[in-house]
Formats: sequence, structure tokens, C-alpha cells
Amino acid sequence: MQIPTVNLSPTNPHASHQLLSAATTYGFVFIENNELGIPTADIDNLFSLSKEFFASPLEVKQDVAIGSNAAGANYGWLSRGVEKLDPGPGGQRRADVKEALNIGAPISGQLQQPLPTPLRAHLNSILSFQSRCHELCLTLLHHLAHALEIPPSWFSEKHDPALGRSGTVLRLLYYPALPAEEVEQGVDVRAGAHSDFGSLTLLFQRPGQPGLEIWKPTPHGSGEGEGEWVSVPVDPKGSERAAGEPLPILVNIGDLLEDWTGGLLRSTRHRVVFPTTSSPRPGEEAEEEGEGSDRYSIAYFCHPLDDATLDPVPSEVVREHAERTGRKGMREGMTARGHLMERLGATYSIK
Ligand SMILES: O=C(O)CCC(=O)C(=O)O
Ligand SMILES: [Fe+2]
Repeated sequence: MQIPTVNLSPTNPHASHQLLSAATTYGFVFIENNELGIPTADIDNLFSLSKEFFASPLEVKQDVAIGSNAAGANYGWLSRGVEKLDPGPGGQRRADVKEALNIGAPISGQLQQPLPTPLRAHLNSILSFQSRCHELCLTLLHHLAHALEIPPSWFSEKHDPALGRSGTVLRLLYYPALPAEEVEQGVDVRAGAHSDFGSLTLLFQRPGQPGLEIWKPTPHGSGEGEGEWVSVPVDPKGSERAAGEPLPILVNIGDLLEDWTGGLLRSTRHRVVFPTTSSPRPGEEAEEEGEGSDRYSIAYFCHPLDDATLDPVPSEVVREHAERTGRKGMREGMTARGHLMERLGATYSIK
């Protein structure tokens, strides 16, 4: 199984259909990081800020600790042990082995939360990163609408950050290396199996820091099937990538877009596991500074505006799919915020 890579540049006339096909088949797709994407220097810069933040003394992190999820606040630092992404019966026994910093979308150019000390001087880089990620998500939503034969701005206009609040979050993630004897294989996971809640997620990974796995999707209409976990490479091109050529950005469909399209687009379950060995594979460089097998990643979870109503998608493709599968559409009047609140409650241990 290979997750496809799509080039969104206008020179590719098939981009929209390739994207829709990947979204309906896998729910995951790599996007070439070209002029429509995010400059590599900006990605590298945010990863170094992330590293600096997670290496900060506890007080620095506690200063911006996530408050209360009950209040709907999803912003700030999550210490290790707070989140369990797969809490249900048969799910995780122990919490995710990770830390995270959630940065909400700005409103009228202002972040709605204090930044931790090491990031404060970099507000403009963070705002610019968020805005570039959002632009890319809007481009992806345009392509999906085009392929579904509905007005191109049908999804994107419900994601216009100028029009109000949304659940959109930029998340810096840190999965610390643990001594082998502290990791119980099959029990401890870096991030438990889950699907993302929103419309689209962009994921930035680092060379040499793998660990993401997806639950192999079975073809639409074929029933549940056996299924298995398959690992997702950081770089699908591997050693064929030319020096200096940017890594692609991994995009996945979230629950909201799956539900909105009556299950046509897939929100595929995924998880992050510990590497079984921390030694580099042949041809792979050893980690710098002996940091073992730490993993850093950055996710941009894109959501519609809180008040956006998730009206039936006026697409024949969606309608036919729903008819074939008998899957019910969204409850009438359901808003993006209502959809998110239904999903958020279960995954945090703090209420
Ligand atoms: O860190 C990763 O690679 C994935 C994280 C993830 O799936 C999530 O936070 O939703
Ligand atoms: Fe995820």
C-alpha cells in the first residue's frame, strides 16, 4: 500500500481528481511542497522553536498549561499523561507518551492565548506559519469541491478565518525517547489510535523520525475486512529525493469532512508507535546530538468556523455514495462547533 503524492501546481490538470481519489481511497495523501506550500526554512524554524520549548524548564511550560477542556479551551501545553487518544474499551491502558503545545487560530491577527517565553519573540513567524497552513487548506478544499462538481468555494467559505472563531489549532508535538526497558511494546504508544476531528490535517515530520501508522483502509463497499497497521514513511521518495528538495506535506481527512460527505471522504484511523530499535537503518543518518529516538512533529488541524452549519453537500457524487451505502447525513442544523464538542470530550483526562 502506498499513499499517493499529488502535485497541486496549476501545471497538473488532474490535481483535483487525484486529490479526491486519494481522499476517498486512503484518507491520506502527500502533497508536494512547492510554491503553494510552506517554505522549508519556515518549517525548520518552527521545529527548532518547538525543540527549544519542550526542552524548557517545567515552570516555563506550566505557565501556559492547558486549562480546562470543559470550558472548551483547547489551547496551551499538555504534559505527558494528559491525553489518551484511544480511551475506549480495548483501547490504550496508558496515556500517550507525548507532550503537545496547542496554538489556536488568531482572531483579527491576535492569538487568543499567551505564548510560552521562548516563543514570544517569534510571534510573527508563528502567525505567518498559521496563515500559510490555512491558505494551503483552503486550496485543498477548493480542489475537493471542484472534483465533487460543486462551487469551488463551497467548503472554503465556511473556513474563512476573517469571519469568526473556529476549532483550528496548530499543534507542536514532542514524543520523548524512553529507555528501552521503560517501553512495554504493545502497551505503550506515542499516540493512541484515533481519527482527527476536523476537516483536514496537515502533518509535518522530520527525516529519521518515523512512527506514524495508519489502519489500512479497505475499499469502499467491501465491508470492514481484517485490516492491519501499516507504517507511513516520513518521505515516500526516500533516497530518490534530490538533496535540498523539500519533503512533501502529509494531509489527512478528518471526521468532520467524512461525516459531511456521508462517508465518501475517509477519516482514517492512525497512531504513532515507538520505534522498535533506536539504531539508524543502513543509509540513514544517526540522530544528531545523540537524542536517541525522539520524535517531533507539527500538525495543523483545520476546522470550519464554529457557527458554520454543515449543510448537505450539493454534489451528485456525494448523493450517490450516500444512497449506495445508506449512510445518514449530518443531523440537521449541526454546526462545526457542535460536531467538535461531541468528539473532544472523551480524549482528555482533565475535565
Ligand atoms: O505526530 C504525529 O505524527 C501524528 C499526530 C496525530 O496524529 C495527532 O496529533 O492527531
Ligand atoms: Fe491525528
